[in-house]
Amino acid sequence: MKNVAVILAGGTGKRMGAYLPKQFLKIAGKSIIEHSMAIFEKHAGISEICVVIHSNFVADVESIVREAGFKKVTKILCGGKERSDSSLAAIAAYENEKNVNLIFHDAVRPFVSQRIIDDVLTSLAEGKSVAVAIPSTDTIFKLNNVKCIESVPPRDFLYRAQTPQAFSYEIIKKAYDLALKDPDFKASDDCGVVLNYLPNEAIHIVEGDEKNIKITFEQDLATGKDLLI
Ligand SMILES: Nc1ccn([C@@H]2O[C@H](COP(=O)(O)OP(=O)(O)OP(=O)(O)O)[C@@H](O)[C@H]2O)c(=O)n1
Ligand SMILES: C[C@](O)(CO)[C@H](O)COP(=O)(O)O
Repeated sequence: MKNVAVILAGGTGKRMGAYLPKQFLKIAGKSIIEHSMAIFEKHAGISEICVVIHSNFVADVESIVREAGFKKVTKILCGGKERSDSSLAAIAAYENEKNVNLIFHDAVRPFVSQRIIDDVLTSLAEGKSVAVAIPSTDTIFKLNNVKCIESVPPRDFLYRAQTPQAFSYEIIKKAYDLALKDPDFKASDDCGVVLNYLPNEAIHIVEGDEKNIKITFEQDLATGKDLLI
């Protein structure tokens, strides 16, 4: 099986509000996207890396690949407006290949560990769909449409989603094919697409890590620097 890491980097970083998309901001002298790519480049179980990026930044990714000497990056694709459009670009690019697993990872989670990738690949090798998550340490409120508490779900079953999220090509392709027929389709991650459109496909959880943060707001950059010390 070919394990392809799909580095989703097609966003513009509105919540960060920086002068360029947050994946190009630097932590400890290296861009966030370079940190993320380096982790998958290093893992022996990853066969290749596909980067999805806004068309304005293809040349920037090419130069990172060249300067860092990454050998596994085989595709740099243009993403779309939503995260799911960027996932779809990667799915379309592997249409004609056989025996492929797609391992979707947010470019802005630059501290994913080799242990997490090991565990994801082990589950994939057992034929499972897999997501990375950590138990919620906060109680979570579900609100109603006037922003009052509707329910307080039992915390034992509440996990915070991280990435990678990984699937065999057949599963993720089938889920997105069905999603595209739904006029109300909207998704904040790839697991939601599989869950909604292939409800019989179990998605197994690999334990994530508190360090596997998503750089979203400006203060996350300082947290990121601390994590590298
Ligand atoms: N159209 C999009 C939107 C998001 N992403 C990627 O998905 C990951 C998680 O998204 P998020 O943190 O929301 O990034 P942005 O969309 O850039 O941020 P914001 O929502 O604040 O604009 C990021 O690596 C981002 O680049 C993507 O590939 N294509
Ligand atoms: C995929 C994800 O990182 C899991 O927590 C998250 O859903 C991405 O959401 P965003 O709004 O695109 O940052």
